[in-house]
Order: sequence, then structure tokens, then C-alpha cells
Amino acid sequence: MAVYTELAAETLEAFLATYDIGQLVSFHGIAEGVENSNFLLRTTQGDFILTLFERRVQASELPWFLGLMQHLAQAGLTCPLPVNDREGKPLKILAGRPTAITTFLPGVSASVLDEGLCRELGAALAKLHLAGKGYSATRRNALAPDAWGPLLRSCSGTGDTILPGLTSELEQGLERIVAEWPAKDALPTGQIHADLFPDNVFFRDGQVSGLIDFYFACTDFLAYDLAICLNAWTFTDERIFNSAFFMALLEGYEAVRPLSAAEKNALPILCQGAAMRFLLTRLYDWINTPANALVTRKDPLAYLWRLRHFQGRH
Ligand SMILES: Nc1ncnc2c1ncn2[C@@H]1O[C@H](COP(=O)(O)OP(=O)(O)O)[C@@H](O)[C@H]1O
Ligand SMILES: N[C@@H](CCOP(=O)(O)O)C(=O)O
Repeated sequence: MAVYTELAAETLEAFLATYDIGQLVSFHGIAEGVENSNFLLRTTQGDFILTLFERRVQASELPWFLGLMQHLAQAGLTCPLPVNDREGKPLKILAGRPTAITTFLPGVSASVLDEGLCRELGAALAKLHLAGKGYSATRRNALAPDAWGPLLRSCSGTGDTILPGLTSELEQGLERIVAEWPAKDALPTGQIHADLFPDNVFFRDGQVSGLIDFYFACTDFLAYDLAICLNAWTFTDERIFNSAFFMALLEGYEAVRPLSAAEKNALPILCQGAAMRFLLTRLYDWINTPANALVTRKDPLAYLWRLRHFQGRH
């Protein structure tokens, strides 16, 4: 999260008056994250998260995300729950943005990863995939391979200012990924989180205690979600691959949901695709983040090193 839209206390007080969650005690913008504006609200009834949806999220898709969170919570996962206003509405408009209040989850994300945490995360991801089964509404992945070419072209010219030769390296990498990407019905699909990075997972006593940030969730290959996590969790210092973390994450996942042979075969290309997807959105954001926003841009090159690793180049 981040803060792109500032809020005055009076605006927030008036907004909260349409809910039944007590009076505002304090609030502050959350600097972590990059997508939406987020505030931690303390009211006389407890803590809540206020999200103003800013960027990649389509307002028409918000009911799907909120419904997924509700479904997963009912299936036993710990994730934020949308809070309804007095009229029973979970989605409103504040400062011209679609806005939701969700429950606050206690817990902290891991600042230093280890094999045990990777194993736990793998198991939690597989449980999410199983729990998502009963949620039948689908959402197309707006950041699937067909979106990567246009995203790269929209950054053209800028890539090489970050690293000479980057644009042509990405064009070649992308061509191969798109050519080898599994066909639509080649692998099991379902509801995927699609952004289960360490900052979106809370742990307590070494066990996963909660998952947050479902606003990239979509219906896609389950093994692609695993590939995203293998990218995000198994490199230290942003470029050093840790094979023990990789194996632990895979084992944790397979202890709950064993992979099919087709999924195992596809994993190398799915890992390349996952690296490409985060590299491209980071590259786009590197150029397009407003200078006055409370946000820390993420380094695109951290995912170039991952891409090269999964391409077998070191
Ligand atoms: N439901 C929640 N409970 C507790 N903390 C939260 C919750 N949602 C977000 N946060 C805090 O806000 C930070 C950014 O949230 P995140 O959902 O990752 O943002 P974004 O939508 O921009 O990706 C998290 O790292 C966490 O500290
Ligand atoms: N995980 C993405 C950025 C968006 O996620 P957030 O949870 O940090 O807001 C990345 O690392 O590129």
C-alpha cells in the first residue's frame, strides 16, 4: 500500500458516521505497498484498514475481490473481511475513489526468510488454492502474458536508462515465454492470490497467521501462483538464489496439494513468466509513480536477476 490521496480528519469522521464501527480516535497513512491508498484507522471499537482504490483495480471488479475474501474467510483462512456500512454496503466512494473498510489483522510479516517460513508459506498457498475451489465466479488475469507486450512497449526507451540493453533483453525473453506458455486448459486453474509476497503474509510463532492484499487475485493456473511465490520468497539480497528455500516452499505446497506432472514440467516457464510480470509492472511504476505520493518504488532489476536465473543464465 501507499498513500496517493490525502484525507482530512473531518472528511473521515463524516465517512465513518455512515458505519457502525465507532468514532474515529486516530488514523495514519500506511507507507508500505504500492498500489492503493491505505490508512490504519483506530476507532472506539478497534482497528480497521481503509483502502482507497487508486490504480490498477477496476471499480467494477471490487465486488469479486471482496466476495473472494469473504469466501476464503468462511473456508477457514485468516484474511481481511470487508465491513458493511449501515445500509449493508461494503463499497463506497470517498474523495472520488472507490473505497472499502476491512478488518485489521494482527501479525507481522517476516523481515528475514528461512526454510521453515518458506515451507509454511508453501502450505498456506496450497490451502488458499483448495479453499478457493468453492468460489465459482471468475476474474480474468489482467496481468497475464497478453498484457506484458503492451506493458513493455509502454516503457520503451526507459528500460535502457535503467540498464543498457534491457529493452531488447526483455523483448527476447518475452517472446520465448509467450511461445512456451501453457495452453488455457493444460493446467489446473482456480482462484489465485497472484501477489503473495512476504509483505502480504503475517506470521506468529513461525506459523502463517494471516494473508492480506487480494487486489491482484484472479482465476489462473494454480501453479503460476506457486511460481510467483518461488520468485518472491527464494532469493536473498534480491539476486542470490537459495535452493533450500525453493525446495522447502515446494515441499510445503505439495504436502497439502501435490502437483501434477504437467504442472511440474511447466514450472520453469511459469517462473520465468512470474519474474517478467513483476519486472514489467515495477518498470512501469518506476516511470509513472507521482513524485508527491507516499510510496517507495520497487527495484525492477531485482526481477531481472530472477528472470535470468530461471532462464538458466547466471
Ligand atoms: N487487513 C490488514 N491488517 C493489518 N495490516 C494491514 C492490512 N492490510 C494492509 N495492512 C498493512 O498495510 C501494508 C500495505 O498493504 P498492502 O495490502 O500490501 O498494500 P497494496 O494494496 O498497496 O499492495 C501491509 O504491509 C500491512 O502492514
Ligand atoms: N508485490 C509487488 C508490488 C505490489 O504489491 P504490494 O503488496 O507491495 O503493494 C512487487 O513487489 O513488485
